[in-house]
Amino acid sequence: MANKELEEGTELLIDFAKRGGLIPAVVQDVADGRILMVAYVNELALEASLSKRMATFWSTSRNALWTKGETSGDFLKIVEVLLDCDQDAIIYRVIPQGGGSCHTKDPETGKTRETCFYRKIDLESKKLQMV
Ligand SMILES: N=c1c2ncn([C@@H]3O[C@H](COP(=O)(O)OP(=O)(O)OP(=O)(O)O)[C@@H](O)[C@H]3O)c2ncn1[C@@H]1O[C@H](COP(=O)(O)O)[C@@H](O)[C@H]1O
Ligand SMILES: [Mg+2]
Ligand SMILES: [Zn+2]
Repeated sequence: MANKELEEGTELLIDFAKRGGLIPAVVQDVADGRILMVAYVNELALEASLSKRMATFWSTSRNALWTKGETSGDFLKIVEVLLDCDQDAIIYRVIPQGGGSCHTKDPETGKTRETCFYRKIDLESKKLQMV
């Protein structure tokens, strides 16, 4: 089936039902294009993100609306929200407001990691390496 092409100015129509109410949200730093984190969004979380202009998710372990930074102060200010071709994934393009986007710290510096994606799988050994 062909995708419904949505024209500019069309009402937002996200297919939340497709995967039980949640869609993935990729968070990208507008300054350098780095991917900072990936989490999930339901309708409520997207609405909150659009009104607060701060990246808000649905926490799948806590089952609660979660504005990133609520406790840590590491808010992610939303500059743009991109929607994919079939309206079931989004990208929050953000400016980080605090120390970083991750909730883990680099043990060497003691600082909050800027991105959750600080490790990679080495293609040869299949072991983890730092990026
Ligand atoms: N702060 C984070 C945080 N920052 C980035 N991420 C990433 O975002 C993903 C969140 O998606 P999930 O649905 O798994 O979230 P979650 O299961 O509720 O979070 P955890 O139980 O895994 O901590 C994680 O897998 C991480 O890659 C974070 N995941 C969880 N947190 C927790 O959120 C809480 C509030 O932190 P702040 O929002 O920074 O104040 C703290 O308790 C943190 O432990
Ligand atoms: Mg988790
Ligand atoms: Zn992280």
